[in-house]
Amino acid sequence: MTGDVLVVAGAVLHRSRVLLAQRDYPAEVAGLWELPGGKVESGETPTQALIRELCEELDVRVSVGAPLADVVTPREGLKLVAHRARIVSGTPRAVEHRAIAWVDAQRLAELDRNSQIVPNDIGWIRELTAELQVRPL
Ligand SMILES: Nc1nc2c([nH]c(=O)n2[C@H]2C[C@H](O)[C@@H](COP(=O)(O)OP(=O)(O)OP(=O)(O)O)O2)c(=O)[nH]1
Repeated sequence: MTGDVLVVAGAVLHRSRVLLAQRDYPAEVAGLWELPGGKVESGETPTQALIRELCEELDVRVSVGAPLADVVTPREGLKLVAHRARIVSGTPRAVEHRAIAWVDAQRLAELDRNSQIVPNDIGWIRELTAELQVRPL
C-alpha cells in the first residue's frame, strides 16, 4: 500500500560478532540497542537505503546480503526488515547513536535477557544469536 513506511536495518557481521547501535532518542528507547538503519526513501531500493543509512550513521561503506527471516510490523503502515551486511571500507563510529559495539552471541543473549534491545528487534536478535554461535571466531 502506498504511504507505508519501510525501515531497513543492517546486521553488520564480522566473524562471530554483529554491530549493535545504542539509541539516544526518543526517551522510550534511549539507551536500548538496535540494528542501525532507517527509513527507505521514495525512489530507493531497500539495499540502496541501507547503504545510505549505514554511511550516514556509521560512516562506513557496506555490501548488503540476505535478509533475516523475521519481518516486523509493529503497527499498520510500518514494516521493518533487516539484511546481513559487511563493511567494505571504513571503521564504524557512532555518528547518530550514543555508542556502537561489536557483540558476540553470549553478549547478545545477555542484552536480550536484560531487556536492553529495542522491543521490535527481538526476533532478529534471537536469529542472530543462533547464527553467530556457528560462525568462526
Ligand atoms: N534504525 C532502526 N530503526 C528501528 C529499529 N527497530 C525499530 O523499531 N526501529 C524504528 C525506530 C523508528 O521509528 C524507525 C526508524 O527510524 P530512524 O530514526 O532510525 O530512521 P531515519 O534515520 O530514517 O529517520 P529520521 O529520523 O530521519 O526520520 O524504525 C532498528 O533496529 N533500527
